[in-house]
Amino acid sequence: MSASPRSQTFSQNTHGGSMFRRKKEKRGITFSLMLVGASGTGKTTFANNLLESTIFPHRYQQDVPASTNNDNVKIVQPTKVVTFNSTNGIPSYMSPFDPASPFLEPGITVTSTALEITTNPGEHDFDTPTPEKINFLLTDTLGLGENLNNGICFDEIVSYLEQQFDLVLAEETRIKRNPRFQDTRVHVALYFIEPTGHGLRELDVEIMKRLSRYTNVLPIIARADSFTADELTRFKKKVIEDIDRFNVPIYKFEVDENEDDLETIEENKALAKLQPFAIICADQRDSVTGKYYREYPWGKVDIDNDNISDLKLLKRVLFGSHLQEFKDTTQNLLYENYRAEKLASVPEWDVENNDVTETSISSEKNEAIPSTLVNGLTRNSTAPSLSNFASLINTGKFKSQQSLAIPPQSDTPSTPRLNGVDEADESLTAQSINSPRSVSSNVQASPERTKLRNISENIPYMLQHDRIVARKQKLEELEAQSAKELQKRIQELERKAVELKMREKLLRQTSHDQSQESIQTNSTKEKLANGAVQIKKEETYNDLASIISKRD
Ligand SMILES: Nc1nc2c(ncn2[C@@H]2O[C@H](COP(=O)(O)OP(=O)(O)OP(=O)(O)O)[C@@H](O)[C@H]2O)c(=O)[nH]1
Repeated sequence: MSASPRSQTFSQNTHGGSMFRRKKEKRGITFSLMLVGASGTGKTTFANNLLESTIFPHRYQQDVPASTNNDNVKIVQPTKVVTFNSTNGIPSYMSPFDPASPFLEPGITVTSTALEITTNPGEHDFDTPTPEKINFLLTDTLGLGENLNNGICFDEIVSYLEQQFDLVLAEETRIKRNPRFQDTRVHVALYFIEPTGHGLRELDVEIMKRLSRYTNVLPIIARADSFTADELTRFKKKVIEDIDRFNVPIYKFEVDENEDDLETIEENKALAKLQPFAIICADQRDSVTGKYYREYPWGKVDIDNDNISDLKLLKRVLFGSHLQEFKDTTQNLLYENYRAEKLASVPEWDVENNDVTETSISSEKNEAIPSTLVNGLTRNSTAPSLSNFASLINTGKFKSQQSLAIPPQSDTPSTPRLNGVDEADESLTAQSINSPRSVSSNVQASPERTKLRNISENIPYMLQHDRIVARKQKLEELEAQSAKELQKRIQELERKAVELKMREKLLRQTSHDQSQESIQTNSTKEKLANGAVQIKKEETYNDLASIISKRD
């Protein structure tokens, strides 16, 4: 493969320059990455290469224990299934192959692994001027492209992404924030395009479009060693043409001539030309140099070589130059759009009209609580919702002017107070926030406010989305069902054990009887046999006597 001068220029630039321009966070930097792509495109191999370790076993190595073998990477929470959808009700990740039901499609399983990366000056690709900690959440998707109807895969992945937004939204609207709340929104999704050479497929277009509503999507050409240099250039061109033709809103390395510094402009231009990144990954590692290589019958390829693979460059973009940018876009653009849309669709916020359609009763407070959800959908859950506020207002108990909106925030919603609500100051000063996203009304200091606070503090997730509730119910149902089945099996086994014992007893009895019988028979036989011998002997004697007498 021929050298790529662009990538060389970029790698030189980024290595010494702007990759360190990200913000420092108190508890380390949080960063979340999702890998999406058809099975076998190399997601697992990439994840290991990215972390320079062997944390993720391949599908065919599920019994191999995970190990990091990299001192800079620690597993904080081992890989766990976060959501799934399958016809047999078991995550495909966990279900062993069953030849009796090969017709069952694997569905989709989404897993996540929490890791802690320590960056060290001058070491491999995590190098930064000073040691830093990255709280890294890696989400993987298994089963995409293996189903006749891949729609369930899209829906599951997208709804997982949406749930993470909902959780943040719910946390933000709590009066008392949870200081340990973990923001699990996905900052970047790498979409692995199969190296077909024919441009994008419908599946690629559809999923990238849907993902890009919730996260920054970076298309990646997987297994790039399948192409010659010319073929790769052509394929990249085709992919970009398809992205433009079908308006796929992927993350583009854009340049703002007025805002950006020269270095950033140059870097982003180089990256934009290079997109989509074409990577080669490998499992083999040189024990001396620690470098990964892919071995072919005709020789070895160093996958870190910028001239033939964009892997190293991609690592630097993810963990260095664009990490903060990805986070900012997720927070300020994608999440803010989502949040504005969600809150705009809440009918109960219309304080003036007191327009509440459905009510349910909160057992704890015995307050009438409208059960309409934030997104305008309805659910039957008795869990109190945002509409508590409307209900309180409805009763005419107070005329409030309290902002429940969240001011534009830096990143994670770790502030324990909601804007405009001072814990110490019980007398509420009327406050209005002129943000277009804010929904405000005047609140007078009153017991209702305390009540309001109590209600909302008792509600862990006021804005829980329908799907979260449905998913929880489904999991509970599954658990109850498997517990029932287990109980049934235990009973069945116990019954069988009793039956077997009875049979054993019977068999023992029968064999005992038989042995008694055979002893008796044997002794009779013996007796009979003795009689026969006697007769024979006598006969013989008689015969002999007759012979002798004849002789005489
Ligand atoms: N030639 C080539 N093979 C690769 C590359 N990356 C991974 N592979 C191989 O492709 C096969 C599948 O790789 P995985 O990493 O398990 O793929 P995956 O996407 O995780 O697959 P699932 O676990 O089924 O979702 C393995 O044999 C890898 O060694 C690459 O860049 N080039």
